Amino acid sequence: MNLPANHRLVQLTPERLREVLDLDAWSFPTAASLDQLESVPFPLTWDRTVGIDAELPDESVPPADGAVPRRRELVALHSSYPYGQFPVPGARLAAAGLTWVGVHPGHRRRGLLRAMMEHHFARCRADDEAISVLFAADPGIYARFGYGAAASEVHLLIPRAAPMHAVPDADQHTLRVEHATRAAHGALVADVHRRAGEASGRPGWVGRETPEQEATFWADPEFERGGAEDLRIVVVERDGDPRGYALLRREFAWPGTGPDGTVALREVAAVDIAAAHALWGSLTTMDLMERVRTPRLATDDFVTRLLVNPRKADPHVVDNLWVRLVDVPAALSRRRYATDLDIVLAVTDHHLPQNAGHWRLRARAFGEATCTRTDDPADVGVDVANLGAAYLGSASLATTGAQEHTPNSLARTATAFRWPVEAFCSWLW
Ligand SMILES: CC(=O)SCCNC(=O)CCNC(=O)[C@H](O)C(C)(C)COP(=O)(O)OP(=O)(O)OC[C@H]1O[C@@H](n2cnc3c(N)ncnc32)[C@H](O)[C@@H]1OP(=O)(O)O
Repeated sequence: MNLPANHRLVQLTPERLREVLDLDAWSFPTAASLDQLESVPFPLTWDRTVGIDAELPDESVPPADGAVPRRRELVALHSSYPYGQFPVPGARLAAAGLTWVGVHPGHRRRGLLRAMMEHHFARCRADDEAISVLFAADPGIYARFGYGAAASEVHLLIPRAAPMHAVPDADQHTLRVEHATRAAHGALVADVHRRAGEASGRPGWVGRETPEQEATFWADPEFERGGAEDLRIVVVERDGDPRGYALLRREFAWPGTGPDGTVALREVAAVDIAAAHALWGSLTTMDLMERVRTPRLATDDFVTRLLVNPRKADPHVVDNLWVRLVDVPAALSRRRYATDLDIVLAVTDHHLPQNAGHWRLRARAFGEATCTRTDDPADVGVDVANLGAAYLGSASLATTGAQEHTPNSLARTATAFRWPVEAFCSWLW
């Protein structure tokens, strides 16, 4: 691992919390004070949180015996969440959710991120986490490390009372509108979120899996509300069974011409389209509110099917999850495929040579798959970043830059990799 002189990787511990928060605030600027940041739950898993310490000259202390005093400074940081059951097409596997990647602005472009990525991949392989997944702060960063943009999200601004297609049984639901608290709604939200993911079979739909994530998700500190009200929840139930929820704040405005409020949603989940219809019907007709601003949504979210005129909701689409295959044969054999497949892939990987070479991927449609090294000639040539992009079944391998060596092999492979439901993660970790 190439680190500049006087730099070393260190395992971070809770005693260094303030340094970690300070560095994170250098990486991701915030108006919050260190005391405020320290007052809310800390989301990371400490034994997966690694930094880089630099030993620097300490000008605040006079030199003794001619030697320049040194001080230690945390200059880079990353962590990952342990997703033991990360949903991929037709299966679940252990994945690392890379997060809190930051390098102090005074230490950028010296290879610190590169060194941390090497460390991260080595840890994933040691822990049998076959894929690494992340949200990219900047889409320009991660392709060079073998990640591919594997999912998309859509953001909508839905006008008040936007017409929706009728859905049978939507009127069988009742509504609750309450202050949202972890004590009252934590279990309900976790349960409906899980059921929504299972019902759709949506790759990427992972919940808050650690106690630290759960505590952070529900913290709702005043300094992070941007002047808006505290968190509220709408729950839709059928025969007493909660089947959908929306976490939200109402942003009130009265510019002189009358009420002009916005319902700002934080997260929405529904187990079926009837519950979704009841939920969105309520969200788009709240008193004094003129529009609903959605959070990230799957591009095939129920609401995109319900709206009679989705164009009026001003959709814009950006990248959601990025995926990196850290262990190619493990990752490819643990997911399912939409068609039978028997193909030889020639994989290039500039960071993890163990992944490079020819792999024979055999799969039964929606059944078992195997991936074994072979000397057979390749049907399709792919970089590991192409595989990452196609891995969750949303981006087509045919449009990610893969090369076809035998007739129709790319179309067959790309078809097998696709999945009926778009991959998506509902929350930024
Ligand atoms: C999963 C997450 O947590 S995403 C969060 C990422 N963090 C941030 O955006 C916070 C603000 N930025 C930073 O902290 C840093 O600038 C980082 C982490 C993005 C980069 O750290 P550095 O130590 O400067 O990167 P490093 O010197 O190792 O550069 C590695 C390569 O990435 C490139 N790179 C680094 N940052 C960027 C960027 N924002 N956009 C495009 N390329 C980048 C470098 O040019 C270099 O390319 P090369 O190998 O072709 O020469």
